[in-house]
Amino acid sequence: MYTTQDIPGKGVGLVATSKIPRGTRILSEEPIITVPEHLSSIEEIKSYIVRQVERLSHAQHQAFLLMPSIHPFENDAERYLCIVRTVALPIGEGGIGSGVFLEACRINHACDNNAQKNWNSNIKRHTVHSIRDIEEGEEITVFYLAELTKRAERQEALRTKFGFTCACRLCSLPPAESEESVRRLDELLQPEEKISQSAMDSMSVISAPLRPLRYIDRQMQLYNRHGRDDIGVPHQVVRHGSLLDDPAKMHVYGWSMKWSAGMNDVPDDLAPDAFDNWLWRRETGTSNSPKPQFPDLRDRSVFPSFLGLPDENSPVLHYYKMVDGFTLRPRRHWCFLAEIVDLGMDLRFRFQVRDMEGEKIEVAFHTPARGIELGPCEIHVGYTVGILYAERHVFAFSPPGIRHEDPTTLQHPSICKHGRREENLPWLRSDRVVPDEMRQVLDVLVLRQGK
Ligand SMILES: C[S@@+](CC[C@H](N)C(=O)[O-])C[C@H]1O[C@@H](n2cnc3c(N)ncnc32)[C@H](O)[C@@H]1O
Repeated sequence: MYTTQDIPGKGVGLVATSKIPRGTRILSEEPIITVPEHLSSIEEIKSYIVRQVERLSHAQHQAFLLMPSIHPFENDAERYLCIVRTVALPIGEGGIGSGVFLEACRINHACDNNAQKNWNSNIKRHTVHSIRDIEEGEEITVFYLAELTKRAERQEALRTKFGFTCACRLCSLPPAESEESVRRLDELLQPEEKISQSAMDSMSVISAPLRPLRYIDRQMQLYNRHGRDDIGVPHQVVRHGSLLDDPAKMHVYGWSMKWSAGMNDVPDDLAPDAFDNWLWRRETGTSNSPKPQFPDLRDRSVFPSFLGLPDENSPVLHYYKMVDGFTLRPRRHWCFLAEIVDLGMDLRFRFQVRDMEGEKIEVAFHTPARGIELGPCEIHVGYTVGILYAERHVFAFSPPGIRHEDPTTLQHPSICKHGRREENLPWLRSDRVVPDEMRQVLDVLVLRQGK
C-alpha cells in the first residue's frame, strides 16, 4: 500500500503506492523496542534500551540507526536513547510507556493529516487507518498533537514538543489563504469549549441534552461547509465521531432514555436534508436555541412502576454500576411516581400509594421521628409522591413496599427548591442532589396535578 521515501523538508516518510480508500487499516505493527513507564532514572532507561537494541536482528538494527534524532549524544547508549525520544509512540492502556516501530515511526505529521494512529491494546499493536481516501503518490500523514488548535499554537507546540517546524500543506499556505483558514478554524473551534463543558457536566447533559447536541451539530455543519482543504481535520470532530462506534463510551451513556430509538423508528422515506434534520433533532424553521424539554412521564425506564423497581437486596446492573469494586451507584436516574390513596399513623407514619399500573403498595417511614419529619398534616390523599432511586423492600409482616430510612432525604414541598407550598409538590427521597430532569418532572406534576 505504501513505500518509504524522502519527503522534501521532512526527512523520510510513507507514500501511498495505490489509492487507499478511507477506513483502510494501513499498518498494524509490533514495537521493536519498548520503554515502560515505571522506569524512573535515565540510566535505567538507557540500559533497558541498550539490552533490547543488542537483541535486534541486523536488518532491524540498521533500520533503527537510520531513524532521526533531534537530541545531541556522545555514545551509543545516548544515541539509542535520543532516537527513542525523537520517534517513540505511546503504547499500553492510556499511553503507559512508549515504543519504537520501524514503519509507524516514519510517518510524518500534517495538520491536515489523512490517517489516524492508535495503540490497539487488544492486539498489542500500533495501527494506522486512513481517515479519508488517500490518492496514489500522496504522503500518508498522522497528527502528532492531541487537538487541532490555531495555526500559531500548533506550530509552537510542534516546535517545543517535537523539535521541528511544520512544513505541512496547511502551515505552508500563502499568507492570505492562511489567514482565511485560521479564521474558519477559529469559527469551527468556537463551540468546542461549550461542547467539552456541557459534556463534562452530566446534569446538563441529562436536563438539556439538546444543548451539547446543538454545539456539535454546528461544528459538524461548519466542518462540512469548509472541508479539510481549508482547515484540516479537527480531532475533536474525530473524537466525537468515535462515539458512533461505541456510544457506551460516553460517561453519561444510558442515564437518559429520552432519545432511545428502535431500528424501526428510523424513517427511511426522508430526503437527505430532512433526514439530517430528524437525526440532529433540528427545529426546522426556528432558531437553533435549545428548547426546554420535559420528560415523558409514560417512559417506564425513567418512571418505573413498583414492579419495575430494583429489589433492595439484589440490585441489578441495569440500574446500578459498581464503583471501586464494592460500592453500587445508580447508573441512571429513575423516579417512582404514585398517587397517595390512604394515610395512616400507627407506630410510624405510613401511606398507601397507587402506582401507574394501579398496583397499591405501602410506603413506610423508618426514620428517627418515624416520619413526623414530613409534617403529616400537610400531606393529603390525592397528592403525588415522587421517590428518586426507589427500591422494593420486603416487609416482615406486610406485603412488599418501600421503606424510607433517611430523614435528611425527605423533601417536603415547602423546603423543595422548586417548592411552592400551595402547589402540592411531591415528596422526594434522594441520596444526592435532585437532578434537573426530576425537577422538571416536579414542574410537570405541578402543572398537571389536581386533587
Ligand atoms: C517520527 S519522525 C517521522 C519520520 C522522519 N521524517 C524520518 O525521517 O524518519 C519525526 C520527525 O520527522 C520530521 N517531521 C515530521 N513531520 C514533519 C512536518 N510536518 N514538517 C517537518 N518535519 C516533519 C521531524 O524532523 C520530526 O522530528
